[in-house]
Amino acid sequence: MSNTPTAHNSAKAGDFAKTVLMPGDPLRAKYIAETYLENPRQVTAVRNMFGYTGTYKGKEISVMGGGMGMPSVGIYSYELFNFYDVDQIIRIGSAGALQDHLKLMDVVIGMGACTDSNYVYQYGLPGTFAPIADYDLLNRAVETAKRQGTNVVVGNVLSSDVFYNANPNVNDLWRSMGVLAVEMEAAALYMNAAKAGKKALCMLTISDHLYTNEFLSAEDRQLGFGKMMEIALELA
Ligand SMILES: Nc1nc2c(nc(Br)n2[C@@H]2O[C@H](CO)[C@@H](O)[C@H]2O)c(=O)[nH]1
Repeated sequence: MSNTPTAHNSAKAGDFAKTVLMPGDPLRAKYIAETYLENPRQVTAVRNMFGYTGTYKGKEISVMGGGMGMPSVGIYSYELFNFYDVDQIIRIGSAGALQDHLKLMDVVIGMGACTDSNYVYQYGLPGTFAPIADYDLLNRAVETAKRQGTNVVVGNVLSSDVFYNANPNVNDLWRSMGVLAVEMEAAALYMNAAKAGKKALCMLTISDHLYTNEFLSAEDRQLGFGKMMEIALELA
């Protein structure tokens, strides 16, 4: 564990808890810290990618933005796992639904994360790597959701490098494989965790639907996010 800050994170050794919640938006990280954590303190603000540490029900927990896309989350999660001794990172994000049975505000948990990214090629594997969630975290999230009466849908998600895809059929192809939703970060987080021997989980609120073209209002995004937060905070 290095004591020197990285080019992307000015926190000192020990500033992060063993568990870090990671929304994409740093302003969401600020909101979470100020709303849910006791005694939150900012530990990094390099390039306004804010990170905070506080406690929840007496347990230490951190929250830090990861940005949009696998390159960004790839940097921040790699450093948290490998330079700051973080044991588990839980991505709390939003996604677009690919399946008709999904409704806006549903909470989806990515048991696996497919990707169209090159990120996996760095490992030089002679085949197809399966980026998967940590089972213990997944299981605890599902049990917690049951206790809280929140319906969660568990399955495959797609971490795409492209938001505006030139290929009009791409969603149909992934949908035909039963992929639940599209986002842009989980696969890199799962690969970093696998390589570092650490734990990761991706939980997503469905904020838009790629087939019904519905999307959440700002206030509904906030409401749906709260249910996911109540699950994630219990996983510290
Ligand atoms: N590629 C993609 N990303 C999505 C979508 N809906 C949402 Br919310 N996202 C997530 O939101 C950001 C893009 O708007 C990225 O960080 C994605 O993880 C979608 O329909 N497609």
